[in-house]
Order: sequence, then C-alpha cells, then structure tokens
Amino acid sequence: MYETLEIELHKGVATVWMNRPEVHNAFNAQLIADLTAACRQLDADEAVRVVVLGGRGKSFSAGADLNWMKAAGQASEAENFADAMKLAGMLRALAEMDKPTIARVHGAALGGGMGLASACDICVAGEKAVFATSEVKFGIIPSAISPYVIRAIGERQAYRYFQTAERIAAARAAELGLAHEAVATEELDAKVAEIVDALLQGGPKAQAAAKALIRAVGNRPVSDAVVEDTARRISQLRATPEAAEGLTAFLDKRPAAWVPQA
Ligand SMILES: C/C=C/C(=O)SCCNC(=O)CCNC(=O)[C@H](O)C(C)(C)COP(=O)(O)OP(=O)(O)OC[C@H]1O[C@@H](n2cnc3c(N)ncnc32)[C@H](O)[C@@H]1OP(=O)(O)O
Repeated sequence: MYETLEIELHKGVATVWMNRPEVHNAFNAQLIADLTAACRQLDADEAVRVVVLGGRGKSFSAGADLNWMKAAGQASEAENFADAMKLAGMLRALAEMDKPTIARVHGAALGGGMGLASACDICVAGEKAVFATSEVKFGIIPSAISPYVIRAIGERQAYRYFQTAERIAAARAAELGLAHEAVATEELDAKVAEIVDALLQGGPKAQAAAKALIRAVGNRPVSDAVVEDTARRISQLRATPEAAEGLTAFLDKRPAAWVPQA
C-alpha cells in the first residue's frame, strides 16, 4: 500500500496511478519515496510482466511539487542535494526496471512529469497532453530529468526547450520522438492495451536483455568492443530455456508459453 499511488494488477500488467489529483500529481517527498519503492517492488515481482504509469485526475504529472521546491529554498545546499538525489533515484528506479514500462500521458506532463514520461521505455500521449521543461520559469533547471529528456528529444532540441520552457503539444511530442504515439483522448487506453499485448508476446528475459543492450550500446560508435559486447549478450541468451521455448514455439507454429524467470 502506498499513500500517493494506486496500483492495479491484471493479467501480468501493473498499472501504477500517481494519486495526488488535487495538484495534478505533482510529486512531493512522499510520492518520490512511494514511486521509487513501487518500481523496485514491481520489478522483483515475477507475476508482473509490464508496468504502465499514469496519473489520476486531469493530468499525468505537473512535476515537482512547487511548495516542496520553495521550502527547499530555506534548506541548506546539502539538504537540497539530498532531495535532488532522491528525485534522481526515483527516475533511475523507473528507467532501470527490467520490465517494459509505458507512460500513459494525458493532460500535463510538465517539468519532472515530462521527465517521468521520458524515463519510461514507451510513451503514449492523448491528443490534449502537453509537455514542457518549464523549470527555468521558476528559476531552476531540469536537472535529474535531463539524461532522460535529452535522450528522448536530442541535445539540439533540448537547447531550445530547456531554455524557452515552451509547451509541446502531443502531436509535436510525437514528431520529436518524446512520445511514441499521439492518439485521440478516447483511444488512449486502447493504444496502451495494444502495446501491452505486443509486449506480452515477447520473452521477459529477452526484453530485460534488450533494455540492458540499449543502455550498453546506446550512441556508442561501432567498434570491435561494441560488436563483441553484442555477440556476448546474444550468446548468453541463446542457451536459456526461454530462447529454447521461443524458437521451438515458432517452429511448432504455436504461441510461446513464457514461464516466470528464475
Ligand atoms: C526538478 C523538477 C522540477 C519541476 O518539475 S518544476 C515544476 C514543473 N511543473 C509545472 O510547470 C507545472 C505548474 N502547474 C501548471 O502549469 C498548472 O497548474 C497546470 C497546467 C498543471 C494545471 O493548470 P489548471 O488546470 O489551470 O489548474 P491550476 O488551478 O493551475 O492547478 C490546480 C492546483 O494544482 C496546483 N499545482 C499545479 N501544479 C503544481 C505543482 N507543480 N506543484 C504544486 N502545486 C501545483 C495549483 O497550485 C492549484 O492549487 P490550488 O487549487 O491550491 O490553487
């Protein structure tokens, strides 16, 4: 049980709802602690195959709670550093989950909210969703979220949006690569369900390995070391029961029966 989250579990899919609708799911210390713990708990739960992150009420998330941020103005630099590390820890716990993650974005995804959407593997936005790195408007910067946002939109776009704080509509977010899809509001849940179904067809161990592969290879130029790294990763997987099942199922013309991973 989490004070600021609601979690629904259904057929291997955990939907995590941020639940501070009165402030558009702005995150305070409690929500940061709750979401960090929930990511770790769900990642360790063999019954969970896919994690969807959404927001109760009108928005996905309005980012850091500005009352909490303002209170930090009275705190020492060391205390603010500790706070920033907790926020970074939440994003990292989400981004480094072995399980596939989907951000289901409606309404505002501002500041840290855009960071949460960027830290998920996949982002689906309703047509009225609005993103922005609005921090400079408050005299602060998009700090902990920056690795995820820059990865999503690229350095060139980050120069613009980090400094202008312009709002990014859902369709533009899809053009930028920040959202994988922008869909009509009434189609948001169906699109998320469609992607969840596609994810459930894949082997869980292979999906975790695919995420680790992306993290390891990323933007590195092709070199002997990178080629060998990719070869090592697939050679380790080919010997697993999961790969045996996936390959056999295809050749037997039947769906693969994935088993919980040891
Ligand atoms: C390191 C990380 C940094 C960051 O993340 S910086 C924060 C970035 N966040 C933002 O830029 C969002 C700021 N909020 C807004 O722009 C607007 O709000 C919204 C677009 C989200 C919603 O606008 P509308 O529908 O007109 O509602 P409303 O009356 O402005 O908000 C309802 C209540 O929600 C509170 N609220 C909204 N965002 C935050 C927030 N980020 N932190 C704390 N409270 C927030 C408001 O103040 C208000 O409260 P009340 O009902 O008491 O007047």
